[in-house]
Amino acid sequence: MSLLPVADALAKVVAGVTPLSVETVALHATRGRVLAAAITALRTQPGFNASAMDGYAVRADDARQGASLELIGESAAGHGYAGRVGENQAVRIFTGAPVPDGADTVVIQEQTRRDGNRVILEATAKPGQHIRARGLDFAEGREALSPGTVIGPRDIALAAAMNHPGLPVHRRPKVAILATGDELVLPGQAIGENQIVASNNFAIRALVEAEGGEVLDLGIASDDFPALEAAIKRARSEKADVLVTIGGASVGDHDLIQTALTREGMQLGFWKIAMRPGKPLLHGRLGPMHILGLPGNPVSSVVCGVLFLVPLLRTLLGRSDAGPPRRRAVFASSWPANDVREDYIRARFMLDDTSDILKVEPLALQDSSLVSVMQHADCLVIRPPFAPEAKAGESCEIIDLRAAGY
Ligand SMILES: Nc1nc2c(c(=O)[nH]1)N[C@H]1C(S)=C(S)[C@@H](COP(=O)(O)OP(=O)(O)OC[C@H]3O[C@@H](n4cnc5c(N)ncnc54)[C@H](O)[C@@H]3O)O[C@H]1N2
Ligand code: MOO
Repeated sequence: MSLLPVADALAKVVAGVTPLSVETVALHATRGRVLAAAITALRTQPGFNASAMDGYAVRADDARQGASLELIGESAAGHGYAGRVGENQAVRIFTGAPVPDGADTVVIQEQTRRDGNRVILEATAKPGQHIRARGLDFAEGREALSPGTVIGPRDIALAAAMNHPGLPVHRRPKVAILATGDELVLPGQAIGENQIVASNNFAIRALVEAEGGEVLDLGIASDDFPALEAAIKRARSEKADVLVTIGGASVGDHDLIQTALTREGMQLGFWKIAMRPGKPLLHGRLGPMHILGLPGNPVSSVVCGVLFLVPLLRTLLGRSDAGPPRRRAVFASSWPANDVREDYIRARFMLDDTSDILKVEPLALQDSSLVSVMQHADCLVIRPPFAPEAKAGESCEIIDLRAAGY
């Protein structure tokens, strides 16, 4: 069977996937959620000409060094001065307070002297100084945040200032995660001689949560049909949007995942791709549920999670950026020619001392079982199929795992 190219596999995973339904969430709880509609200003800010300083509101014509002005009142934040500033008059004013009618300039208090109810100016002011004009920040109706934005602290501040008590966001995808294998035990549990501690399911859970998904942990199923089928049924009955299985995807006698999923009604999208690590990746649909069958090897599992699960989740969430950031770098040393499978090489990177160029140094051990190497890597270097030997200094494309927060 020929292997599906990575780009074609990715296109199939997100083909026809539309963002999940929209719900309104209280503003304080929107961090990390994905905006489902454009947000516009419901008011103008500031809504009045406001003082930027503590001092005196005066007419520009009177704002000369040595002028002695009559103090006629006060304007504080939240409590304006109702009257009008006339010739040779001043109003005491504070930061954030409305500039009273008639005044068009604020003199800071450090440049004044008080003498009873008179204010003597010690410097000549520039007309209009220290006043924030109405609408300086934004005007009512201005479009501020676009759909697809992952909401952060500064977006929340802007939405609050624009008078939105809540925001429309896409529902979080529910992701069922099923680890499979008789050899697996959870960390801290009694472990037999031929067993290993399950780690992939923790990585995938963390990845889903980092991407804003909600996890349904189906635990570890043994390598037999009743256990696998019970877990698949549970994912369906709990209405998971995505079912991620881990392990059992290859061709061994105990790799039962594909058969179990097919028996439950899965329509196979694809199985086996031209990628290293990650060859036995499986994709399908079971009714409305998206299915990704990740290979069991720890590095394969995480790399396929980053390459396929993240874009699927981001599409369901309505994000405008489908994948983790990619960037250019150069090889620090040479690297052998590639074969038919697109390679995702675990590598460290460093900034060149003399330029801003990122240099990558592939890690010596690239076996897909190595959890410690995966953790130590800063990035994945993408090696296209049949890429010729790379020389030191040659350009390459990387996925920056550190920048992605993975
Ligand atoms: N004859 C062939 N053998 C294999 C092929 C092949 O094409 N022909 N492909 C290899 C590749 S590539 C991969 S990747 C693995 C993946 O196989 P499975 O998806 O069936 O994974 P398992 O056999 O279940 O497990 C592989 C390995 O990973 C460990 N594992 C599984 N789950 C976890 C977990 N949750 N946490 C940590 N480690 C886990 C498992 O114990 C095995 O050591 O197949 C190759 N074989
Ligand atoms: O391609 Mo497998 O995913 O070598 O480990």
